[in-house]
Amino acid sequence: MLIDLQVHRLSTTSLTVWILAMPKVYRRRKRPVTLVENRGTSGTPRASRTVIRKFHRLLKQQKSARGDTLANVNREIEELGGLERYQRMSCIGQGMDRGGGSEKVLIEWMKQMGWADRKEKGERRHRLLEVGAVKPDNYRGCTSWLDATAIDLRSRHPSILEQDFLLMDQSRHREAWDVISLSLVLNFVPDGKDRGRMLVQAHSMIRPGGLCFLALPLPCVNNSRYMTSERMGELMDAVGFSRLEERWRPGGKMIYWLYRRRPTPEKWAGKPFGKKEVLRQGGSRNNFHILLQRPTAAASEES
Ligand SMILES: C[S@@+](CC[C@H](N)C(=O)[O-])C[C@H]1O[C@@H](n2cnc3c(N)ncnc32)[C@H](O)[C@@H]1O
Repeated sequence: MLIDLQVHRLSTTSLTVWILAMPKVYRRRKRPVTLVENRGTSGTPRASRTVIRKFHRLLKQQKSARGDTLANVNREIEELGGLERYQRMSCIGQGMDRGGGSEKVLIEWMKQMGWADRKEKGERRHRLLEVGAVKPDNYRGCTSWLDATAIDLRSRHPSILEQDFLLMDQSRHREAWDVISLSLVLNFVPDGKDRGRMLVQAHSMIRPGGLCFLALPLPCVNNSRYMTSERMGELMDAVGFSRLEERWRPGGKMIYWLYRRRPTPEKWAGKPFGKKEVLRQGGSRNNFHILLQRPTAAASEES
């Protein structure tokens, strides 16, 4: 099995700090999620968006908070219902807001590329790593040509492995995956450098010619001070990915991309993506950004 089973090692991420502060929530027995969530009165898409936004704001505050402020932020997260409630709200958003999950878009693109024809040709199935899986069965209709592994920081189902993507063993997973999906995960991660690290790590774990699927809330790109679709393309290019597809619609909520991994990153060192750069002026912008750190000489040689 490709996944590290020493899952959930201690992480330096802020989320782990919070998890350690909330042992009861984390140790609760896992119950398989049913496909139809019990939405109750607060389970409307609008209510789910409010919880999700508040959760993201708290995660961001948690990153820099210390002492009493940190305790207050942790308490607020706990009162909000923690990661468990966030994931429940995400499921509602996935079902109601978007007419289904992002996996539909990825499946459609993979089929267009002929990936579903493998069975007839007798080749092995494509290996997909789905990072940030709140449902266990997103790819159940594709098992004849797709071997999907689902991971999340907090597993909601026995078939979702509890694993921090950023802590996966890079030497074991180097070029091990045909496709990695990061759907609504980059925007969950509160730190721009960690977002960049996720992309660099995905690059090293995807085989040459393999695919990286990204999905973000549209405002991360069309209303951010620091991010545009063009900038996302430049960043991905610097990491070593070429854009194959982009999908969004005016007034829509999501943007989706499909990238192909090139054999080696090109001209990384010259790109100035280590600092935030204002790309849009105006007071009502959000601050979504991604920062790339120049890899060490050793890491460059490896990739
Ligand atoms: C908004 S949900 C996304 C759910 C689903 N992928 C979708 O598109 O609707 C974000 C999920 O990403 C998970 N996540 C965030 N950072 C992660 C990491 N470093 N490793 C694994 N999962 C992570 C969170 O725990 C959360 O369940």
